[in-house]
Amino acid sequence: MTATQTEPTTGDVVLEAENLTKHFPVRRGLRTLFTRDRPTVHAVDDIQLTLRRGQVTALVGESGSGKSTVARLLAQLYSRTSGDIRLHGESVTVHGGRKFRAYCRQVQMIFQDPFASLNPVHTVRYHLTRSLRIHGRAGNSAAELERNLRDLLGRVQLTPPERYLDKFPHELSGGQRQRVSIARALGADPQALLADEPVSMLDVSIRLGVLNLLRDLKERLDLAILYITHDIASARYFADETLVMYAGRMVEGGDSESVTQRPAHPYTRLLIESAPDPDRLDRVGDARPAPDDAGGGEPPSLIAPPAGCRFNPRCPSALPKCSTDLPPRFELPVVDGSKGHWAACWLYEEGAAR
Ligand SMILES: Nc1ncnc2c1ncn2[C@@H]1O[C@H](COP(=O)(O)OP(=O)(O)OP(=O)(O)O)[C@@H](O)[C@H]1O
Repeated sequence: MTATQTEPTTGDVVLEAENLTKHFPVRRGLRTLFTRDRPTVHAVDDIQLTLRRGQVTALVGESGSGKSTVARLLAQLYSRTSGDIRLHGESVTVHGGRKFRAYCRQVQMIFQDPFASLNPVHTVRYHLTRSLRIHGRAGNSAAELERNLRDLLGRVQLTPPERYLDKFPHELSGGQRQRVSIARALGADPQALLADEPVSMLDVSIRLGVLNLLRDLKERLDLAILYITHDIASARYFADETLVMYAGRMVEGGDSESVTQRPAHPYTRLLIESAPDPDRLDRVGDARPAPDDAGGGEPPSLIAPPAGCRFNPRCPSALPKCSTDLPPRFELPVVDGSKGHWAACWLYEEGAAR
């Protein structure tokens, strides 16, 4: 940050995506070998997203809907096909090197599997020291480094720090490993955290503790958090805003209470019907059969996605135009103080019979 900039405050926009699109080329099969068209997986299309300080935004959808691709695009781990990513209002495109490190200092990612993301031959001290050094926060002396390491472990509630500093990943529980991964991300002193299913590989009993930790960090450090999950019940509990993705597109968004309690899009309704009871917080993040296993049909091929609304072949309320015209976002009326609730569904076009 330069001296002329003011200190950011809660609600300030950190990271934005506009019309973010990612198509992965696929290898040609025999049938397409001699044609001009190169088949592509339409993994993510036209995503709009805003992450603000002190706010959790949940990105919810079933497996293969494009959630991880969005996170990887925002983390600059994938190049985008089109669209824009802005950090503090400035467009960013980085391809490794110093610019990438500068970006990572502000935008850090936490992965689903803490065991795979920590090197088994190195201790907690090594992982955290490396993060502090890479991001220029190790201090000027051994004593300062030690203080910073203890401070990081304290932030993720691994106390007393001396109990954990010299442990190897296999000597820790899954929850402790994920806390170390979070501490490593905090070593950069980021403003945004991209958490890709951060609790889905943990035991049900410790998921809530890790989500509470993330919520506490959001409040204490004023972090902007993107929380990726297939579990919409945990989004109600944990996120301020919830966005729902289906087959690479966003279909609904708004404040979490409205999206989870008054879902408007037929896909969100299906997702909620197959989700655990949101009032049973001890089961937060629990895996239930995905909607496609729950008798709701199959998600479409992303190589040749359906025209119009991508959910139309499975939709119980589909109108004729749903299979031809892509629905725009329709703002929904304010109910019980709902904020920014919208659905990309023709049912909400003025005059449509619902
Ligand atoms: N590197 C790649 N090359 C080709 N296709 C890819 C690649 N990465 C992802 N995809 C495809 O893009 C689509 C979206 O994948 P993505 O992993 O983003 O979904 P997801 O919602 O995060 O799923 P999950 O919850 O299972 O991780 C899928 O159809 C996937 O097969």
